Amino acid sequence: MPADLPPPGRPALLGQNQYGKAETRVVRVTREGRTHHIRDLSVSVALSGDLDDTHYAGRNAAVLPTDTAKNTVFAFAKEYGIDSAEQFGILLARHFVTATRTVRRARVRIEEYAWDRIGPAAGGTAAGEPARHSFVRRGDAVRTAQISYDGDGWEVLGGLKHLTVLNSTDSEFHGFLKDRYTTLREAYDRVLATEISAWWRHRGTLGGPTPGEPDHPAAEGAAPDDRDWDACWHRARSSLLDAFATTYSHSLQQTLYQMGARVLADCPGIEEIRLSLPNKHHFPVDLTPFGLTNDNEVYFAADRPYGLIEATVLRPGAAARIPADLTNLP
Ligand SMILES: O=c1[nH]c(=O)c2[nH]c(=O)[nH]c2[nH]1
Repeated sequence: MPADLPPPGRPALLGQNQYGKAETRVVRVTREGRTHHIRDLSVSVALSGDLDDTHYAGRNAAVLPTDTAKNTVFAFAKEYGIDSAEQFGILLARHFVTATRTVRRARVRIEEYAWDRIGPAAGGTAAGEPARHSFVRRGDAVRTAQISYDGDGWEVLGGLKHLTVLNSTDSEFHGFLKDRYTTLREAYDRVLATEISAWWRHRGTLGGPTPGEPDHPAAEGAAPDDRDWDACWHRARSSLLDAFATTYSHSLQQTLYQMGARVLADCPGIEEIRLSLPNKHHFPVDLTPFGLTNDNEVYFAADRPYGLIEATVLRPGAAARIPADLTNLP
């Protein structure tokens, strides 16, 4: 049959086709004692080969399920580790073509997200040592500010968003309420990851003196750089990172409180902080169907749904003025 004619009884010709699993989010943790290393990938597999029958006739004998492609990504992460995106992609592509009779070509596309250890270079950690199992995602954090003035006084909010952090251990979640719909297993060693959105309010009230003026309340007993907005923002950011890295967590709620309290302790000019912390769930992958163990090494990084933990932390006596819906604006 000529290649450019449909098979008998088929009205149209099948052109180029490929299929696979897109965007498998795999996080591989490698442990050297208490020092952990992480690789974080999004892997998209596209396979092509002898697939006319499934398209024309609905016969699936040549189709390796996309679910299998996803499982292979997780199993290879366990068995071979992730040295680099290229090396991991080569292993996968070779496997699909050599192990599956009907697959003639495999294309593996990978995005890798880079993480830095929380530490002096990335901000955070009072001890000055890079954290051993606490990481901040490189890149996309954004500084925010909102200034209000009514002719009399000022309100200055500082903040940040898209600051993504991960602890690969020292996080538990158990002892929670259970009802007939609860299926969550108690966790005694889990990954805790979140994308921090924070707004903090500098001391000074609408109708009060202008921040930075000598009679402003923050001038009394405050650190000299208290109104150095850049220094204050950087100190708040590193306090958030430091508290995240050093809190042994029993819930994201507890970690949130510690992060807020640390900012208030470290930044005398800040009265109030509101945090919005999505729980970026990392589920250990069950590798037992493939005869493999998973000692908290291979995780599926789910993007939704996610828990969303939000709270304001206040200096005693301070008014709560940051609107509850400000922190999760896009
Ligand atoms: O830190 C957490 N807090 C929760 O309220 C919660 N709920 C849940 O399912 N997982 C978690 N984790």
